[in-house]
Amino acid sequence: MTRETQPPPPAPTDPYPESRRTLHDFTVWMGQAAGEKQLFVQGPEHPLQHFQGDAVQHGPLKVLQCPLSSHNAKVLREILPNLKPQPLGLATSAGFGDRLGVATPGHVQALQAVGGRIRPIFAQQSIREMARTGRTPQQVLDDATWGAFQAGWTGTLGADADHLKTPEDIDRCAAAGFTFFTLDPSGHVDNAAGRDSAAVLQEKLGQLPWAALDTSETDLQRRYRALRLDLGHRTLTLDEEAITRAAVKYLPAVQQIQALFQHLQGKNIPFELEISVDEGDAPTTPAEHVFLASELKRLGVSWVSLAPRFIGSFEKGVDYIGDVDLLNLEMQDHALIARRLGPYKLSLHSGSDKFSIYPIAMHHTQGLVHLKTAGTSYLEALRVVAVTAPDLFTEMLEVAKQHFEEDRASYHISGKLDRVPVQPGNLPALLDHFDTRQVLHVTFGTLLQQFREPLMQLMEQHETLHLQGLREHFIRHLAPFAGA
Ligand SMILES: O=C(O)[C@@H](O)[C@H](O)[C@H](O)C(=O)CO
Repeated sequence: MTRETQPPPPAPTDPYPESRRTLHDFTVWMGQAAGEKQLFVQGPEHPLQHFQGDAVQHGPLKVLQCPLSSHNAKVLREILPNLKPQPLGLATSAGFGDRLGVATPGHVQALQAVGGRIRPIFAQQSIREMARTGRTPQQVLDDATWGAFQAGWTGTLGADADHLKTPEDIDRCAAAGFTFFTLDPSGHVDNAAGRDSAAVLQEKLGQLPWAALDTSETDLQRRYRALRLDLGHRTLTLDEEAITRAAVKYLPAVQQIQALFQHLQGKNIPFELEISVDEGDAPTTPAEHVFLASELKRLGVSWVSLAPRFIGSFEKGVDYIGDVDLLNLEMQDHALIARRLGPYKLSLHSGSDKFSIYPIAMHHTQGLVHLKTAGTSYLEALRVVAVTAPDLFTEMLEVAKQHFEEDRASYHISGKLDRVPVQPGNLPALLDHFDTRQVLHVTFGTLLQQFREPLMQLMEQHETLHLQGLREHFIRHLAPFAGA
């Protein structure tokens, strides 16, 4: 292999010039060959021997042409360390869930457009999404690696294994290289605690795992009756009943989080934690937030972000639903609590499309915030289908409508089938219609089972249109947080 002193000139066919990286004496870039994206490596033997590919003539140069395989993604992360997920700490951050595995370049372009110090998590999928899309944690992480590389991302990045509920979930995602773990104890949160009678509360108190939690009802009352937390506009206190209800609602979840946290610690890998209680039936009051965070701290758990269930509705793919003034007051309390008891970030789950409340979130958190999105990127892909393949889109929407009531089961949404326009004249406009967005958003698993191939072909054929739509959509999402 001749050693070139200059990196190879971009070949006229190179469709992804942003991907070109020259290190020491070799160059890597993403190109096309035989109608497929390929990794090209040019330089002395040493990096080549690690990649798996074929030596080909690329203009005047002999280069290695490599498939975008999991092995080659792993080698690429070794030679371009910024592509290797790492804990992001308390930096303002955003999660870009990508259910199709082809949206990351658009996310990168939006980040580059808004500038600022937002740290990205391109690889983000819940176990629920992975099950429904049929993707493994490794595929999610590798797709994000290739997408970030293609678009020329040179900053750091994280990888969020989202809504984990079991040690097995953790093991699968840790093995793939995830570094941000969102623990979801919702199966252990007693949502009825807020309305239980005194008698039922007393019975439930007796069933709590006091020994495992190294405390007692007396200890709790003593500990939290004395608590006074200055929230600026008010001092937060908890009375006996509030403490009892918080204990019944969250202590089993605290025990579950502690167990999962200790399981993670045992893996001796770099990681950071998010605590997610956003999918409970009832909002997390500021007092409950204080109780939950204080108990987790007492038990040695540490985290960088916490997702309470805010008042009102953070529904999938649509703007905030509720009294923004009330949310403003609660967001102020939650943000102050996170600063006083942490600091840690507030995490906005189902955070996409909540344009009406982003200023509030940024104002009160002052950048101690994580914006978590996912399905909204999938909807931008469906917008491309509506524009370029209307018959396919119409067919997909019909199937989505048939499966909506079943697929909506694990999501908190209010979309109604009977409000989806029956004879829409303008198909792309449906992607801005509340109920249609939600019908399409939560039926992704069903639609991918039936339409994955034509959908992915369209994404490939109309990549520029797709990425342009994502860039514009995410500039709207990121701009309010870029000033951190
Ligand atoms: O649909 C999912 O399972 C995820 O997108 C999950 O809801 C995620 O935590 C989220 O809030 C994305 O906005």
